[in-house]
Amino acid sequence: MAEETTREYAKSFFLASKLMGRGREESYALYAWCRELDQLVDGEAASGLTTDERARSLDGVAERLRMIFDWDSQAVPTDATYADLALYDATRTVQGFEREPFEDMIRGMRRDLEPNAGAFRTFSEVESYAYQVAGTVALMILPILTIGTNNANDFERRERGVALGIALQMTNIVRDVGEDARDRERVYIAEEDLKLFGGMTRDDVLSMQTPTFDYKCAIELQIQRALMYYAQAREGVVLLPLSSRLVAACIAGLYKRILLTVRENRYDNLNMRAYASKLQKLALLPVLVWGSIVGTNDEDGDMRLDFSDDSESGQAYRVAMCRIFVAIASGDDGDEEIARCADILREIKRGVPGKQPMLSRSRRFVEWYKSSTDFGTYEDERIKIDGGTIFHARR
Ligand SMILES: CC(C)=CCC/C(C)=C/CC/C(C)=C/CC/C(C)=C/COP(=O)(O)OP(=O)(O)O
Repeated sequence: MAEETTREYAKSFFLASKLMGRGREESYALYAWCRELDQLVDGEAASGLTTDERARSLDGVAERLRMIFDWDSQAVPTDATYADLALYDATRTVQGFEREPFEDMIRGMRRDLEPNAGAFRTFSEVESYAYQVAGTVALMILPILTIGTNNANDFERRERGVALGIALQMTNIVRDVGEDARDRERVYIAEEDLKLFGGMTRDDVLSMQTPTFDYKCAIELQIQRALMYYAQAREGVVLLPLSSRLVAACIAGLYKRILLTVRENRYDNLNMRAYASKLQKLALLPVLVWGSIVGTNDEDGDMRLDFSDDSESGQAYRVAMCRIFVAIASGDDGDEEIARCADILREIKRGVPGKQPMLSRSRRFVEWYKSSTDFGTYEDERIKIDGGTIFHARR
């Protein structure tokens, strides 16, 4: 039953779970539990229920969760669902499950029921929500992925696992902006991030029909944020036993492909839903297999922005870079925009972060940003814009 739920609702995860050796049953149990929770808040089962009733369903799940962790099999509660029972079995066959991530996920679902759900002032609020609804899954599943290993590197593995969960959630957010706005009046992009681009607001996003230039830039910033988490997660793959690396690499690789497709769709996530085609998945596989062995799944050497500098100039650099990316991508008025942003970069003495992994493989990305227009040239020690192509200047 738990297996059927996974197959029906989560194609990418089902595919990845097929690669698991030991612990597959238990991972279906986790999925079924998470799915049931999601359904209680958002699914058909919840349609027609008031917010209070949904909150009460969550109370029930929380109560049963306490029992799952404290149960002895003599006293199985009568209202236990099949997902509860599957989770109960899993906690008895695999060592190391903790209750916190499950409780944190319930907290995330509660947040989704609040009147201001889908209104995030700062990115750090989005990040903590993404931890609650997705980062927690990594902590739930790590005991399965590390069956039979010792606990060395556990702290780092957990951090990196959570980063993958957040990257996946950010990908969902970026992919689903249109759907979330239309169907649920929600915008999971932080107000502070929107404001950076022409003073955009949540209401602007809610009423937008086709992406404006500023909107595309805000989406590029979200893509960049997601890429940062993917990069953090990538370093964690080698901390997993060999038998589990491919699962993590596949989930990351497939989702990252979806993220990059939003860019290839010229940031139109309002009218199009980005997905990875069968062919793309097939093409990814050898890269992911190789990556999972040597510890990288970076299929295209992304050009990534530096988020480490929180100062105003750090922010100005990110804004200018997003504007340059999008200006080159969309062509119109690219010249002026790039010249203006290049001036800003020159003033704050910033460029694309110096050391990029596998720069030579960023061709595809760069090619796509190429445009027929002549953008003139701009050069500093790190970035060179020449005829619409962004190069990393060689030192
Ligand atoms: C890298 C290391 C050290 C460990 C890996 C640990 C893992 C596997 C983490 C991934 C955790 C995970 C699978 C999180 C799921 C998060 C998420 C956004 C799920 C989306 O679920 P749905 O909303 O059903 O997806 P779709 O809408 O795409 O079907």
